[in-house]
Amino acid sequence: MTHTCDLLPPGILSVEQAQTHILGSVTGLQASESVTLWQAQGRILAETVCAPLDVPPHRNSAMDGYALRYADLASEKPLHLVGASFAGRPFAGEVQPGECVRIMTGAVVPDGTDSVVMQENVQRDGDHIRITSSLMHGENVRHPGEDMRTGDTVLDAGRKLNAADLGLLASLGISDAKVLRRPRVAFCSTGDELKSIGEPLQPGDIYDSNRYTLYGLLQNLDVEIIDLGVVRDTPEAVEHAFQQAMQQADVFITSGGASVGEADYVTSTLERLGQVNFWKIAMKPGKPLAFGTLGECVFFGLPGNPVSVMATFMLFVRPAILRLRGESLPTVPEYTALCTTPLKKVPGRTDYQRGICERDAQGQWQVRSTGGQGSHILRSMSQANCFIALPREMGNLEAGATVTIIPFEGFL
Ligand SMILES: Nc1nc2c(c(=O)[nH]1)N[C@H]1C(S)=C(S)[C@@H](COP(=O)(O)OP(=O)(O)OC[C@H]3O[C@@H](n4cnc5c(N)ncnc54)[C@H](O)[C@@H]3O)O[C@H]1N2
Ligand code: MOO
Repeated sequence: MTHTCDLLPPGILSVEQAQTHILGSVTGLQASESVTLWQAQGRILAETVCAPLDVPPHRNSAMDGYALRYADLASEKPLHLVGASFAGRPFAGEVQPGECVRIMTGAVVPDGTDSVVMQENVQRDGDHIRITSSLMHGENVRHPGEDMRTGDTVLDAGRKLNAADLGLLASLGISDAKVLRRPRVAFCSTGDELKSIGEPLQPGDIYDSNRYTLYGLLQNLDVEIIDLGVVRDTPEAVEHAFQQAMQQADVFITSGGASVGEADYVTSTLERLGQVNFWKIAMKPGKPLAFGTLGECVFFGLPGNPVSVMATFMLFVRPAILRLRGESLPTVPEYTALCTTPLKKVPGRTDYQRGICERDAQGQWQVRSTGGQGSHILRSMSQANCFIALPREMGNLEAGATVTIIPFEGFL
């Protein structure tokens, strides 16, 4: 997503370095499962689909009108109406010279006929019709296989199924799709100050908000979500949560305790059960990040501050989950915008400040700050609709500066 790659102090990673390392460690899940079309929206196809039949399966009419033999129109004699073809109830028999058949949209075009005239362009007199405007040979006749032919490759493996695809599969008579298994993502909050909603706050306590934020972010990614709750810093609780995550999940996300160093049970459990590195990333918010593996499970230890959780999720966890899902990584749109408020910035880290952006009448992006930018000010995320991404070397900005914005579209 961003930007500069000049030298960093030893032991500090740039955002890009961290992203590259993470994506290099994650490969797509291979396991697949069969789901009905009702459950297949947004899932990733595990196999290529070929058409088992022609769509449409038969020659049919594009209009309500009359099916006729084009050659009969040369004589301009009235045509004799000999029957009807309704959708699902075809005309039985073959239409002879001088004859026509009443036909409805989608109904089989009877043998012997080759064109359909719309009923608006016909004068009917009992069981005879006369055509009142010109008609082309074959007009209003739709042919078998015009949409899809038997054997055509219609959807490639790896495709994310959308609503049109579901209808397409249904039109081929296919009831189930073989799709990649969804990643299972477990998450918990750590911290002895955290209380669950409903519990009274004692001095020094706060309510756990990160689990709700993470739950919402994960819901946007169509993964199986495993909530492991608030984990107290006791050896038993930490061990139990981590074992559960390792047994059930492809990804395990914790929040809090990422800037450790002090010996706590989370750190010692991580060291015992897996291979996890504690990084410092040159970004704000979101400097401390733990990343590694716990057995087969990819582990992210996100910083506890509520805005830091969201920024690190968007920049690091989301791309990793998309890769696990078997999706190609989307390019995250960035735009140049005029910033209408001054911005405070300390050089050294890439800032992801919270902004409110809109296009002006000329289609140019404008952005303003949400105000206080502390990583504990969750309201700044709630009010914002974009990040204002400020490169590492940048300092304070005056109003009127040109900045890069990253809209939240599709993230929150
Ligand atoms: N001496 C240093 N102190 C800190 C550094 C540093 O480099 N040196 N880094 C700061 C930065 S930056 C961040 S970010 C935080 C990250 O700390 P941790 O990941 O260890 O997180 P905690 O200390 O557990 O919590 C930080 C903050 O967030 C609140 N929190 C935690 N979990 C939740 C939750 N589930 N819901 C709501 N709020 C939560 C917690 O109460 C703290 O206020 O470290 C800085 N310190
Ligand atoms: O970088 Mo920390 O994530 O400021 O709050």
